[in-house]
Order: sequence, then structure tokens, then C-alpha cells
Amino acid sequence: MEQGADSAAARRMARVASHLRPPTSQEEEVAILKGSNCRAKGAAPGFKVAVLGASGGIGQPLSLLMKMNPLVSVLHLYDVVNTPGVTADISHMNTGAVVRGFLGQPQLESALTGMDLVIIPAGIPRKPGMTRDDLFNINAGIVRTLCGGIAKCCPNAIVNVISNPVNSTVPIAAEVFKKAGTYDPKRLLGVTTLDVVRANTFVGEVLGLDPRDVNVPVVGGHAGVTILPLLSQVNPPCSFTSEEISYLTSRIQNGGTEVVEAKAGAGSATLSMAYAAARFADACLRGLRGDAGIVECSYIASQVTPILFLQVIVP
Ligand SMILES: NC(=O)C1=CN([C@@H]2O[C@H](COP(=O)(O)OP(=O)(O)OC[C@H]3O[C@@H](n4cnc5c(N)ncnc54)[C@H](O)[C@@H]3O)[C@@H](O)[C@H]2O)C=CC1
Ligand SMILES: O=C([O-])CC(=O)C(=O)O
Repeated sequence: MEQGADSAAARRMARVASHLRPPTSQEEEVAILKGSNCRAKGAAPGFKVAVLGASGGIGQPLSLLMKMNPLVSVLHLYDVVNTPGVTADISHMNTGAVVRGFLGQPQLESALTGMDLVIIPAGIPRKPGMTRDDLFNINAGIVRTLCGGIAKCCPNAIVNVISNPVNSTVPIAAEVFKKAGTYDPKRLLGVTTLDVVRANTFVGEVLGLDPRDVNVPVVGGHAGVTILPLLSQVNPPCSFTSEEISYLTSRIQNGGTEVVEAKAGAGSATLSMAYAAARFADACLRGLRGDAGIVECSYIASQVTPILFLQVIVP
């Protein structure tokens, strides 16, 4: 009896230890993922999600929100800095997902192996006076490297690209996947949800409605005048004066710059972006689960125009 209790206790401690220590090799990580299910007793099975750039301004609150999502069973936090601290902190939340941290390029493959959804907020943000295109040189390289890892380690994962300029980083990701032979346009999604979130908020303010009851589709791209709020398609149906249309269009198109200027050199939108990315990721996970009727706007390969990539309403 006592011996049985001892071995049960030893098994419990081994499970706890396997959650705490960093993986030592990719093989070991695969074994952990396959073997233990990485679940605390009583928790429901769910999806495996990786956040790449998890220590950043977006990455940290986004990781927190994904740890709160009941559809997530395993959460991998990857960055080139600070993931041990962020992981230790978030792992103390008493929600279902098991969290593991991965630091630097040598651990990228372990971070990605077995993932169902990979969210990429890695890259530098704007400072006042910059356009999103000014981020291209650095962020394109980061996204290319990370997508190379995805193609190798989790080619069937859904990929949510947040890094700017989204109008260019998504096509770059597509080229990496095409070259690797893993490209599936339905699985590569640029995250433009923040445009919709802002549009809902600003239209709600103008109409005097709770923003949670407002839905404004936004199409086009994710930069300046390429952001096209469909103010004629707002739900609940409504009409605007030309002055309201001009105010709303300008505020929605310049929402990113509004935050960059208010932060005065300390970066761009992080908290509202984490909220928007968590909403979009949740929609992706519900889609993976097989839920019907999920509709979100996203920047994807276009089937309807000669333009190669476009923000559209994705059923
Ligand atoms: N799609 C959208 O609507 C929005 C996109 N963004 C974009 O998101 C990106 C991140 O913004 P913030 O979180 O504010 O920046 P940040 O600088 O606070 O965080 C970026 C993180 O990426 C990490 N990183 C850099 N190189 C990496 C690599 N090779 N692998 C993994 N991680 C790496 C950094 O160490 C850092 O922790 C920027 O490009 C920004 O423009 C920001 C707001 C909205
Ligand atoms: O404006 C930026 O640089 C960040 C961004 O994409 C946004 O807030 O929409």
C-alpha cells in the first residue's frame, strides 16, 4: 500500500518536473508531447499553440490571454530574449494550458514541433515618423526564418502573422512555404483584427452603442489608405453623414499611427493588439474544432482580384 503511494507520488513529481525544465532535445520534446498529453488531471484536451516573439510588447499579454483560452492545452513561448522569466510568470496562472519556454534559435524547432496554431508577433515596432514599410528590412528576415521552422516542424499548423508590414510579411511567409512545398493558402492568415476592433469601437462611440454590439467589416490591406472599413455594411444596419464617414474612415485608417504618436517612441499598439490577436486565434481554434459560422476579416491570398493578397472576410 505504502509502496504504491510512493510510486504514485514519484510519478506526480516526475510529471511536475517535466513541465518545469526546459527541453533538452527535439526528440525529448516530441516524446513529451506524444506521451504525457501534457495535461494536469481533470483538464480537457485542447490545441497546441506557439507564440513566436512571446517576450515582446504584444507577445506577453497575448501569451497571457492564450493561457486563459480553454481551447489551449499546450502553450509554447519562443523568443530570442527573456522567455524563461515570461514562462515562469505565466505558468503560475491556474488555467488549463501547460506552458513551456524556448529561448533562441537552437530551441526554435522544439518550440514548433507538434503545434496546431503558430502566432507570430516577432519583430520591431514603429517609432513616430516611420511607416510600416520602414520595418520591412528587419521584420521580413525574422518572419522568413520563423516560417522556415514552421515548414519543417509543423507544416500543417495554422499561421497567424502579426509582424509588420503585414501587407508584405504574409506574402513572404507564402513564398517560404511554397519553396518548402507546404503552402496552403487557407492556413496562412495575416492578423488584421485590430482594424475591426478599432472600427467597432469608433463606430460604437459615434452611434452611442456598446462596441460589443457593433460589427464593422474591414477589407483591403493593413496600412493607411489600404485599410478600407465597409461603413455601408455595419451591423446593426445604420447610416452616417458624410462628415461622420470622413471622420471614421480617417480615424480607423490612422489608428496605428495614433497609438505610435501617443507612445512617443516607446513602440506601437501592444495591448489592444494582444486582445485582437487573441480574439482571432480563438476564432481559428474554434474553426479547427469544427465549429460552424465563424467569420473574421483577415489578410490572405486573394482569389477575387488580380491583387495577390488582400484583407477579406473569411468564413
Ligand atoms: N498586425 C497588426 O495589426 C499589428 C502589428 N504590430 C507589429 O507587431 C510586431 C511586434 O510588435 P511589439 O510586440 O510591439 O514589438 P516588441 O519589440 O515589443 O516585441 C517584439 C519581440 O520580438 C522578439 N524577436 C525579435 N527577433 C526575433 C526572432 N528572430 N525570433 C523570435 N522573436 C524575435 C523580440 O525579442 C521582442 O521580444 C511589430 O512588427 C509591430 O509593427 C503591432 C501592432 C499591430
Ligand atoms: O501602427 C503600427 O505600427 C502597428 C499597427 O499595425 C497597428 O497598430 O495597427
